[in-house]
Amino acid sequence: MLKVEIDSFSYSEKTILKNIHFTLKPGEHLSILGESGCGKSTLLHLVYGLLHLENGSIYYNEKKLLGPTKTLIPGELFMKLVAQEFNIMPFTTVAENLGSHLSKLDEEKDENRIDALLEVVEMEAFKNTLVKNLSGGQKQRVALAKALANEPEVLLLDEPFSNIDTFRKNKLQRNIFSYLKKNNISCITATHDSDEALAFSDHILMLKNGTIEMTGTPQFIYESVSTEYQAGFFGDANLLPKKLFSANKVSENIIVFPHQLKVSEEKTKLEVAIKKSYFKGDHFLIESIWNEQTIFFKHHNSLEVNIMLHLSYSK
Ligand SMILES: Nc1ncnc2c1ncn2[C@@H]1O[C@H](COP(=O)(O)OP(=O)(O)OP(=O)(O)O)[C@@H](O)[C@H]1O
Repeated sequence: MLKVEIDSFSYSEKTILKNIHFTLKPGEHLSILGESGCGKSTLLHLVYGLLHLENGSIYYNEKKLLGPTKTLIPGELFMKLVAQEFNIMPFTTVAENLGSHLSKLDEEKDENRIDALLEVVEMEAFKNTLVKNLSGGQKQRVALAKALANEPEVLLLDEPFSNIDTFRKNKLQRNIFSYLKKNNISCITATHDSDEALAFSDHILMLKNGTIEMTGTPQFIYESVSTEYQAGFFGDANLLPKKLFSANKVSENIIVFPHQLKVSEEKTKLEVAIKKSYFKGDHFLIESIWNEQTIFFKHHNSLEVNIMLHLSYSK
């Protein structure tokens, strides 16, 4: 089990991370969800042992990790980090890159392993291509396969699918994350992609300015969203006064997702003017105005501009 206890971390004067404490069991997948610059990469670099953690400790199976000041080569052997700058060799082929991490004792076994890894990242056709001739997304896939080559116990992924097109992303995510589960490899992913975090992780840790904003299962996180920052990860959420939907005269606001608002035949307190309809494939996202505030809701067809409609809310 990995135990992370970061009390604080600063690059110079500025504190980047504060009170980040969590554990990760074998085979578990944790997503670190946060906006750009909130400290996700720094967190992964501390866990991997590239940065020295003065205030706090990191343990693996009860053993304290020493960090870069006490080890000759930074980075722990049982872990692999796939960073945003990929650690792959440009002037060698894809197969040679993967092979560089294998034992080289049994040629046939290594060859089979390379083929299996290329299948996971769908790069079979590029086995003998020089890495320098690959696209950014293809290089990212080779970096992922290379990290898996020598069977790490913990995998740290920094925005692992950032260069990969939507066309390929979903299948690749399914392949990678089911491979990790099958092989009981723990994983921490730094991402700002809430779809990925919701679909594939066991736990989400949401960061804001280097501190824990929320933590829990994907379902808990989604259902507990209560501020604009938290909602910002999950599409076009609306921040609305709670009293619009309840008899009580409470003053707080609630976050309402577009799918939670429906056109109502009956009068409600939320009467909106329609501004625009965006085609989203299986539905339309409707932009409307209430009280000078933009409100988004889902609807099965497009709506005429400037008509007035009442909306009801259901959780
Ligand atoms: N080597 C460094 N020296 C000083 N400050 C740094 C260094 N590396 C990062 N920072 C700062 O630390 C903060 C956190 O950076 P970090 O890269 O961890 O964020 P991130 O959440 O991973 O961002 P992104 O999603 O854009 O990759 C930022 O304000 C960044 O400017």
